[in-house]
Amino acid sequence: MNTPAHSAGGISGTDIDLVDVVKTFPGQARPAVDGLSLHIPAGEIVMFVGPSGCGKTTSLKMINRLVEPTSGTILIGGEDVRSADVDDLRRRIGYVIQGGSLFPHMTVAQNISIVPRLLGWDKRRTADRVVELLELVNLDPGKYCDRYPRELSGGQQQRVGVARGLAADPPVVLMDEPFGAVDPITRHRLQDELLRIHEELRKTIVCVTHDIDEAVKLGNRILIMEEGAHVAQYDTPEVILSAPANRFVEKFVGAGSTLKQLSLSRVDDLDLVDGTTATVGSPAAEAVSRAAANDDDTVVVLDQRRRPVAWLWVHELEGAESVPAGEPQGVITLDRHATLNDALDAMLTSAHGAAIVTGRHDEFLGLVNFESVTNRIRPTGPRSAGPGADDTGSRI
Ligand SMILES: Nc1ncnc2c1ncn2[C@@H]1O[C@H](COP(=O)(O)OP(=O)(O)OP(=O)(O)O)[C@@H](O)[C@H]1O
Repeated sequence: MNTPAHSAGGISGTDIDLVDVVKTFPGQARPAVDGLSLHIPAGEIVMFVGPSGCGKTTSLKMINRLVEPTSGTILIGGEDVRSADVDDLRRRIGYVIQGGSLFPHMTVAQNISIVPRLLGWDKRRTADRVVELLELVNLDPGKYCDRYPRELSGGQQQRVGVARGLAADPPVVLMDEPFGAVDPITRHRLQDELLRIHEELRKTIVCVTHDIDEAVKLGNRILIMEEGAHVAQYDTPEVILSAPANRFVEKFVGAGSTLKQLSLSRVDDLDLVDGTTATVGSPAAEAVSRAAANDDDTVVVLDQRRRPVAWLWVHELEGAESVPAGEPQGVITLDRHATLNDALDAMLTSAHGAAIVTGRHDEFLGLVNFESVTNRIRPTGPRSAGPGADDTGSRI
């Protein structure tokens, strides 16, 4: 449980250690951070949560020296951050903040290239990196490279912010409320994408959030802070939800902690329902008869690359010649990294009482329905001890 939670690829992140770190701002009677000691293992996502003003952002900003500690030591990969040149240090640490904080007068490509340019990369290498990163964050490079931030949605701006934070392939990425400025559906999508990116790159990510659900979903470990950045509990989401260390944590985690355990299981852990699918343009009658044979009353319409483009009732296909394409962006899908909480949300807003699950490159994987979720949360055998019983290693 204490090992990094990923099997794919090697760890590219490094350990971070804070040793008795104190920050007292000028004119403040009490330290904002009062002796924080913490080990952040390489390749993990560690979430900082706690009430407003407890010292989360100050703690984060001391790691890349945006705030200088009053005393104590911070080591990254064993190296004391004070011994590094501060500009050089910041180039080696990705930094992503709310809304992406893109420069409005620069295009997407220029925004992403800032650090590579500072590092003296040549044009070709920088341009290739921009394309690679835009693909990583699911934005079509051909479409978005030359756009300005004002021509992007909030979620797209945030994706570019993540791409920019990863540009120079830093071992450590710091994030401060990265998804705070977007609507809940986009937020879930961005969280899923971050988990996928982390699975691929295995950076060390330290992320501040106000949202305990986000912490449970993303974190390999969660640090719950009290005022002065005092550690109330630092452990895996499973332990924090099932064995809160004290009243403060209990209160912070909230009364719905049994429901929150739904955030510990992934759609990936469920047995998906196949559902009936049909490719755009194929004969409608054939799709209708396959649906009848499967006893399905809906058909998921896929494009040539097996991405869902519509979800039709069988009666909508009856009498049609060929399977129609849907409205672009018309279907709401769930990524396989989504939690059971996200799945319930999606199902409750779907007219079909189920949700479409997609994997890499948005390819169709199957459907989840209420039965698949309840089967998971009502364990039947001794091995299925319910959500939260898995170790962190199976979550991502
Ligand atoms: N530059 C500064 N000068 C003086 N005091 C500061 C400064 N930055 C932060 N503080 C104080 O330090 C304490 C911790 O602030 P910090 O921003 O780290 O908290 P936080 O937990 O991130 O809060 P929030 O969740 O509201 O963003 C607060 O009392 C804040 O007022």
